[in-house]
Amino acid sequence: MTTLGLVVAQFNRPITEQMEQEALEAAHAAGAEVSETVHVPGVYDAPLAADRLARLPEIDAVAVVGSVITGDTDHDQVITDAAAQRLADVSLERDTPVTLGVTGPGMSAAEARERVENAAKAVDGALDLVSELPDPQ
Ligand SMILES: Nc1c(NC[C@H](O)[C@H](O)[C@H](O)CO)[nH]c(=O)[nH]c1=O
Ligand SMILES: CC(=O)[C@@H](O)COP(=O)(O)O
Repeated sequence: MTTLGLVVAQFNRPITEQMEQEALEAAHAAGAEVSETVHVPGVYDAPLAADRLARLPEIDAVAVVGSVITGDTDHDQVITDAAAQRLADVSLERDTPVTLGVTGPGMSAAEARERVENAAKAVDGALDLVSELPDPQ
């Protein structure tokens, strides 16, 4: 059975709790197990949590879910750019799939609610990578 770690951002919690549920349901539907869930304050804080999970020997892949809704400034862009870059770094540095189920930037709350399924896509992507990636030599 594939074992996943899940990182869930608490910012915009009414939306991310739906995303957490979508992620757990997708894992269950695929016959995978989420052995550890780490809740972080916001998306910006996700890379360290993803790194800690990726270091656990039982974790095959990590899915990260969160929602960054536009405020009055470009701060949403700063958060998502930093998080996406550092999550990609974690994946390569730990040789472990880390998938991006983060919605935004440039997104309203209504658009965020329409995109909660992206959490399930992140889980499905993580499982696809676990089965498709060749073993390292
Ligand atoms: N505005 C959003 C945030 N902001 C918080 C940051 O992600 C971070 O928790 C804080 O700067 C402390 O390091 N986070 C989201 O997930 N979504 C937002 O819309
Ligand atoms: C990205 C956000 O939702 C928020 O933390 C920043 O809002 P603002 O751009 O109004 O400072």
